[in-house]
Amino acid sequence: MSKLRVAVIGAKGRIGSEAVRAVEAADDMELVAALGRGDDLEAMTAAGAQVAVELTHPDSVMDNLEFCVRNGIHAVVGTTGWTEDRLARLRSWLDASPSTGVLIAPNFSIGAVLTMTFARQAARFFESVEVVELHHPNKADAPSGTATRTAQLIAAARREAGCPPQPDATTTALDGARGADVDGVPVHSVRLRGLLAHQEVLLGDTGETLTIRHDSLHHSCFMPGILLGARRVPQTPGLTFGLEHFLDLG
Ligand SMILES: NC(=O)C1=CN([C@@H]2O[C@H](COP(=O)(O)OP(=O)(O)OC[C@H]3O[C@@H](n4cnc5c(N)ncnc54)[C@H](OP(=O)(O)O)[C@@H]3O)[C@@H](O)[C@H]2O)C=CC1
Ligand SMILES: O=C(O)C1=N[C@H](C(=O)O)C[C@H](O)C1
Repeated sequence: MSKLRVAVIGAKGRIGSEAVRAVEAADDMELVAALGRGDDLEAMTAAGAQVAVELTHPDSVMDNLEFCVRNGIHAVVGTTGWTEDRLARLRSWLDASPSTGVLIAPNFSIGAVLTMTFARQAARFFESVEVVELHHPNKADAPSGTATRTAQLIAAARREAGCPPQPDATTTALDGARGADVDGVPVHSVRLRGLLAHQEVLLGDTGETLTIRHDSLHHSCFMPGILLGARRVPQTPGLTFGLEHFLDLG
């Protein structure tokens, strides 16, 4: 059977370099291009790449994806910084290339995907819910893509269940003290040397709290999700947002 021809964009970065090793080690894949900043994207078409794994920076991802979609290269995207406006632009490119698939995953680790699922399930049962994400200090964006997505899923579940706004009697606060407001859910970002990627969802009600915590301890935790995405995205045209769509979560 022929191997899947995979390119990695952002190949020298923290997660990109791990992805290069993971693709090289996968029996069913061939690494055909490993691109860093300034490298010509045409190297992917010249090498016949079928799937590009995009792990760069919020400032770079749109140009890279426009190239991929225009050239019919499926994409697995871990880069963060997604907004409704950016998603709309991506969808318009995909409309013009209907057989191309793009998977955007705010987090490729199975534990983080489960954290989001559990948080969504729990959200309607508690009066209060806040998200704390903790990352290494080299991270460009805050809140993290995972925390933003988690808060959006929590907010949607609470809206569907008809939950009232959260209680909060704060009348005076230093700017930022109550975190960022993501659809009504406070999200707090910690940047600390020594950490990689961690998240706590704190839920509280009368007389009890529930904490859902996930810790990424090494970039290897993202690799099974990236490889799964690369295998599935060629059969999944259009935009898929979230690795959970490729997992049988029941
Ligand atoms: N979804 C997920 O599970 C995960 C997502 N991420 C996300 O992935 C992204 C990268 O994270 P991380 O590896 O820590 O960051 P790094 O800064 O370590 O790596 C990014 C790499 O991409 C390079 N780069 C930037 N622009 C381009 C471009 N146009 N073409 C090719 N290469 C480019 C950078 O080069 P240079 O150094 O010259 O700028 C750098 O080598 C972030 O958005 C992060 O949030 C990270 C981990 C998991
Ligand atoms: O920058 C990182 O490191 C990570 N970025 C992603 C995010 O913003 O959620 C995924 C993970 O948290 C690691």
